[in-house]
Amino acid sequence: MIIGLTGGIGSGKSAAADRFAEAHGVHVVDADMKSRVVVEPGRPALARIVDRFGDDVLLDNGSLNRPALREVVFRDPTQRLWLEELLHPLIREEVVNDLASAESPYALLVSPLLIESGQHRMTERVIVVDVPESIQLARTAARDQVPLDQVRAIMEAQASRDDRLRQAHDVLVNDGDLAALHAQVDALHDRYLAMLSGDTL
Ligand SMILES: CC(C)(COP(=O)(O)OP(=O)(O)OC[C@H]1O[C@@H](n2cnc3c(N)ncnc32)[C@H](O)[C@@H]1O)[C@@H](O)C(=O)NCCC(=O)NCCS
Ligand SMILES: Nc1ncnc2c1ncn2[C@@H]1O[C@H](COP(=O)(O)OP(=O)(O)OP(=O)(O)O)[C@@H](O)[C@H]1O
Repeated sequence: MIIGLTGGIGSGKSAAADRFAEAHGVHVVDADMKSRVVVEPGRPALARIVDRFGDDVLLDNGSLNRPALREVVFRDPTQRLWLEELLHPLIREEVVNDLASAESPYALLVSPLLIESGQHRMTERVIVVDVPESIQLARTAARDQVPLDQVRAIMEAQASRDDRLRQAHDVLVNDGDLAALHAQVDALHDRYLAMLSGDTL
């Protein structure tokens, strides 16, 4: 069974996924991490990005300058769509290969764009990590040291809170402390194991 886990920027997807992995041994595949692999130096996608945006999106060591590209693509939706068209099929391939190696009773596909990019069709259930937008903004700005306007622009490029919740089979409400999030993850994990063993929920 593959379970999708999504939520807006800074909602707590990684915090929830870490709990599934560390406390319960669940195999986690993270689309954001795959998005780094597909643009590593030497990969054709990095050359395509440099052709389009110039050397300004490269660091001195030849790797992608991610903050510079982030600044460009979240200012201009045309550039973002170009980047997504280039990277999403490559990310998907990495995700599929990694999921195929999962050995835990179920695997988790963590993706900020699970619904927007159609990746949820690979999954049997969808978990949404839900927080009010004010918390998303505050936690992301504190974590990434980026201007609130840029976080807002990223949020606008993502599904709305309501659209996401409409796709949810399960919701993790992450407006409290980490212990509260962990308790919800632990309860969901128990439910999934019960589902897999054929018990009714
Ligand atoms: C623009 C890039 C280089 C910025 O890199 P950076 O290291 O600063 O951010 P990172 O990749 O860790 O993403 C941080 C968060 O931004 C949001 N985000 C990233 N890409 C997108 C996007 N295309 N649309 C909406 N939100 C996005 C997500 O919430 C993500 O968790 C990078 O995000 C990227 O390559 N994006 C395009 C690929 C993509 O769509 N990835 C996300 C889903 S797989
Ligand atoms: N319940 C919580 N209490 C306090 N801080 C939290 C909580 N949950 C997450 N955080 C913090 O908020 C920030 C965002 O969380 P996290 O990185 O897990 O979000 P994310 O959804 O994976 O973000 P992104 O979409 O950007 O990858 C992190 O600094 C994390 O440590």
